[in-house]
Amino acid sequence: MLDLQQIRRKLHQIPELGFQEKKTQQYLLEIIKTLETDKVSIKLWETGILVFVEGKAPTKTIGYRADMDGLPITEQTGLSFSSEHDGKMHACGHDFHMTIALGVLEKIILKPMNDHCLFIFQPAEEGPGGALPLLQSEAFQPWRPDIVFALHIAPELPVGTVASKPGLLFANTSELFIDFAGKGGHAAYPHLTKDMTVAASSFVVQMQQIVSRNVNPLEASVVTIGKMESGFVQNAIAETARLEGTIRTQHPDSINIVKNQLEKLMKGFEIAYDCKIEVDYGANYYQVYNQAEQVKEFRQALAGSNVHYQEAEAAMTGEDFGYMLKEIPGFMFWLGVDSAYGLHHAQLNPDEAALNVGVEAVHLTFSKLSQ
Ligand SMILES: CC(=O)N[C@@H](CCC[C@H](N)C(=O)O)C(=O)O
Repeated sequence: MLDLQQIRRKLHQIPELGFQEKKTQQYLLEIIKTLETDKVSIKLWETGILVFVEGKAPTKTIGYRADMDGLPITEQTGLSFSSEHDGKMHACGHDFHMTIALGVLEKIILKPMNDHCLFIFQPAEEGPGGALPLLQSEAFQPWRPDIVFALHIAPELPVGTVASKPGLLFANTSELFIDFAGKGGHAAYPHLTKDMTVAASSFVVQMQQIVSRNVNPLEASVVTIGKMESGFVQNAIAETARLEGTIRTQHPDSINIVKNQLEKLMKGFEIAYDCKIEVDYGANYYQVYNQAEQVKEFRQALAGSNVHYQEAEAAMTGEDFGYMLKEIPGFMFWLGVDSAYGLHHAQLNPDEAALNVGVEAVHLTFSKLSQ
């Protein structure tokens, strides 16, 4: 049997950013090869892996997706198996997601389901997005599943609990990169410069009114700036500034409302601060919308097991798995991992007891869907 704790710890030590998951791919592949039988086929796609397990009496293919990338965050957990890659961390639980997928893969290879099962180890969920190009890839087409599902760790839920809901689970998202260019100069001569630190700071404050004054308050939306950069030295006025953030909306149309208003604000700021402002929307993800039928089957699959189901609320997190659910019926669920620190925090520390719960929940779901 695979040692899931050891696998998770190894994966945790080697986080890589989107489409750079070479070591991760290699490590996963080594493990998958130890499980391989004549019923198993493996394909590489970019830095991802597809593993197809033939069913005994197939009528369809059931897909399960695990994302692979880490985040550009410096780990501060102090764990003995902390990240070995400076400035990178599995701070969104993808080490858990991959490990659980391997645990279920092992079970299904040992005792195949009636239906075909496809395991999708997908790169670049945090950005720039691996799900959409994978869906469109040649590699995917022959094994395209009829149903697809996935999980995401939930730090705020106790171990032993999962949560989901029919309909909207995660938001529509767009990354946001805004560059300001003005005229720098000596700190003592502000009247001879166009200060981009002041322009960008003021922009951050102003843009917080976009949602509250333009989007229907019943359709939740969020604009967050997570990173701000400007200037080089304490006694010079900054010639450039950069804001990096994200837009999240529960309604697919609201994202364009926010973008339009943002661009109007940019034009006003260009005049007011005598500068140039450019925006790049980076990666955009479609909402995660769960099919009621599959959520019902998930609940039925867990009935009588040790895994407790609870109804989730929609969240403003994003997931490129939304693109898979746009084309293929299925659902996503939260897996409780009980961490005092949340997703994208440098001290996120999920409880490893949740690994077996995840394996149980996913395996029971495969069994139910494959009846
Ligand atoms: C589950 C989760 O945390 N997903 C990420 C997805 C990021 C999408 C993109 N980089 C963006 O920031 O818009 C999230 O931050 O929600």
